[in-house]
Amino acid sequence: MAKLKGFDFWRSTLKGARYVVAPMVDQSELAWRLLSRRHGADLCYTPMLHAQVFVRDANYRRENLYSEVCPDDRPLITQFCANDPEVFVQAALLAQDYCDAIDLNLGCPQMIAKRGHYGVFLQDEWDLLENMIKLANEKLSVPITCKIRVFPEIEKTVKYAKMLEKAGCQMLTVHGRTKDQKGSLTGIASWAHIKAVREAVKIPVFANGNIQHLSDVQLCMEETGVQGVMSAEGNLHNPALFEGRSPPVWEMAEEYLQIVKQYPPCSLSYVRAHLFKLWHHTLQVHQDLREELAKVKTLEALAEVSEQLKHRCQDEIAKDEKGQDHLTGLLFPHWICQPYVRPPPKEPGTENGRKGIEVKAVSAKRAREDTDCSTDSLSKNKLKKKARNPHKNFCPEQKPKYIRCEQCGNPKGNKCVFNLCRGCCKKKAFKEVADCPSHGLRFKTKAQKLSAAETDGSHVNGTLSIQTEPPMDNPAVSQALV
Ligand SMILES: Cc1cc2nc3c(=O)[nH]c(=O)nc-3n(C[C@H](O)[C@H](O)[C@H](O)COP(=O)(O)O)c2cc1C
Repeated sequence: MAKLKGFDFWRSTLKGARYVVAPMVDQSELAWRLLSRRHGADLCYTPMLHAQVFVRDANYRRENLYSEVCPDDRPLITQFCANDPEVFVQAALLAQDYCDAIDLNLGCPQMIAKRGHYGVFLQDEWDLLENMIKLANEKLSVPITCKIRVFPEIEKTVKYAKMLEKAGCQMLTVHGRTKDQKGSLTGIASWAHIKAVREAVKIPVFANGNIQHLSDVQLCMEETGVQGVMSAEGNLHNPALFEGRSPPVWEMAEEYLQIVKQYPPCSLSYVRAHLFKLWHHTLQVHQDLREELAKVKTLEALAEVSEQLKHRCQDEIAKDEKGQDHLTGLLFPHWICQPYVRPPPKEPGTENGRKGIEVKAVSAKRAREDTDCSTDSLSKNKLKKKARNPHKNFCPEQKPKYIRCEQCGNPKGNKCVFNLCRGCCKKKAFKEVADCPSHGLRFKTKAQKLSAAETDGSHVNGTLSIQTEPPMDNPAVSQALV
């Protein structure tokens, strides 16, 4: 069957999906997707997968995609980060039979994406993006889609979207925040940018950003004219968001834990992170259980903490407490699923006449985080790591500089004869029947030994012993043996 394009793909394969769960590293795993689908989500994305690792590592493919196949988990889009057309297409070819489309992540703004040269850091490399999408559109049996962040200028964002469409992108998700709107600077997403893109392209568009309640979905679709909306943080705090419900947290937690048990394996760290998000507001009141939730090491123990939280909430309800006493700004009692609204950086000039100081301080801290190594600029997580391991060095400049493998860019082996990492070296040494002592690879030596043994055998027996099975399935090795 011919590959469906644009609106035909959206209408037919995606069944006109309007409510979309975002790709989320460590959080949009199979169990969470199934929970979200049961509560109104029409379409889900896998977490972002690393194209190069996906091509190289069969375990990574199995753990992150192949073992999560489930008929109830469709339609599904697999997302990759990549910066090389060939690698991207190789990864996509290995994934396309397990999903309905392949998405290219052009929105990740994190330091890891900057270092790995992917996500939003490809936003200015239009020739490269054009090549990646063109090739994918040509070679894949499923459509290629993109998830982008906006530029500060609407006009440039529209040009960007049109470039991607022309290259063969069949559907766009527009996250209405710029590259710099992250962490405490996240702020509000611009629906004006999204609307302008929607009006300029002829492919379906999903809006992303500011979706916390079902009413936001309706408002966003009316204001921007998009085909659907995508939610990440709103969905993590209330997986029933698309049903327009705000259920008690324990209902969602129990259902999620039951799905986790039903569809093993699911990493304990994902489950823990989900429970932290679901119980976010309650954990501010019952802080002793926050520590417990962080500490326990089995699924049963996590479920037990969740159960204790439920009982504490039910005790409060029985005593007719309102559940908001300790917390400000909550719409409902803390045991009801509801959004977490990140406190915005203080507006310039609003407090003590310190015009712009707070915003500048946050920006300066972020800038320092990119370059500086002083502990006062470390994030909370890094400070915790530092407490556990005082000698850990977080400064990219002071970290030992690894020389990169000439083929894949991973750190190369210290004394590798080919200047490659172990994986690439092994392939090369195998192919060329060579040795690399630093990686402990001795294909040449082994081949020579076997060859010598053959020759000895012929002297001893007077006939050449027949090597029925070469030690490796490698023509070069077999050749070296005869
Ligand atoms: C825990 C988490 C993990 C995320 N991982 C990804 C990812 O793998 N790929 C991606 O494109 N965006 C990722 N994002 C960004 C979201 O998909 C989304 O674009 C962003 O959170 C804005 O949507 P929201 O306002 O609904 O949260 C992640 C966000 C969160 C909160």
